[in-house]
Amino acid sequence: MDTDVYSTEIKIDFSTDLSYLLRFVFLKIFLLENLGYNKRTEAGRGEEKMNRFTIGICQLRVEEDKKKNIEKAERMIREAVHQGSQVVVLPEMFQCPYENKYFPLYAEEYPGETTTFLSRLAQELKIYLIGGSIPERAGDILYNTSYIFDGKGQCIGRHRKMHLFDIDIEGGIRFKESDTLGYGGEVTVVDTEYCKIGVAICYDMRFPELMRLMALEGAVVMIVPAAFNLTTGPAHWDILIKARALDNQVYFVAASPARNMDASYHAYGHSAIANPWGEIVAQAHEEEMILYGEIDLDKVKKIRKELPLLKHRRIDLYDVIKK
Ligand SMILES: NC(=O)CCC(=O)C(=O)O
Repeated sequence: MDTDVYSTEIKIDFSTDLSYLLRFVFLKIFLLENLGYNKRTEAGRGEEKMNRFTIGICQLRVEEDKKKNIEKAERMIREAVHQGSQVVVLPEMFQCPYENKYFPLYAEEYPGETTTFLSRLAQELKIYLIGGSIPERAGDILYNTSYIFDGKGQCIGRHRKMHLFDIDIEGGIRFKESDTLGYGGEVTVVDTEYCKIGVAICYDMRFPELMRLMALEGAVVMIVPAAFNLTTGPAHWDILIKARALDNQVYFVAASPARNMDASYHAYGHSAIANPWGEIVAQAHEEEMILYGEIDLDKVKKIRKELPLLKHRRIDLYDVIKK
């Protein structure tokens, strides 16, 4: 009798456990699918965690031929994706030589030849494409503008360079962007399936207030198409990349054109990625190449938890605000 009761109880418990087990397994699969863990990326290149992705920076050599520059950008973007990049970045003025006299000649309204090309390629390759920058024509004004596209080919953001490069360094470089370009006025942070990404252009990266505003808007990766030169590049480029990564505890990605000694402006090259600990984890030299780097969003979380700089700000005493 006892044995029967005992064995009956075991049967009942066993079937109940099995049913709980099955329910637990189904619930877990449902949650994993719906919360995004193990979800396929837009590009569908296999099982990948959403908290890691590969960035490819196309450090292309810009020439005095818009069509050739665009064709080269296409070849490099395709190669970057072939090598596993989910986010691809082009440099500042990637289809136009960096010189005031060329900006009006290469400028385009939106949508135009270059932005249509970027959108089409982003859609075909199912990637996020940070389209460097181009001279944008908006009515009578030209801007130095970066367009950002998602894997559906939609433009998810546009940054007009906010700080114009008007400098005159004795024995070094003189440049006055404001001779031809107008000032942008917006902080640009785009939402992606991975994280929020802040986008700024070149000289903008010297202004910690703008970078902090992007961090406060949630950016954990900052991407800056840029074109430093042979005066300020060796002196400041690496330091700024590390400093901006460190102040905001973000991945900081700076994309330069390759150096072209036949052009009037000699780009520094040295595209780089710094991690939130302020270390440069990938860096190019000056020649044309694609630079790759891994972004690990767990690392941002870990460093921000261990060293909570953003939380320790004394916003009772000071603040950085967007006007
Ligand atoms: N294109 C630029 O904004 C150049 C910025 C630069 O070289 C710098 O030193 O800052």
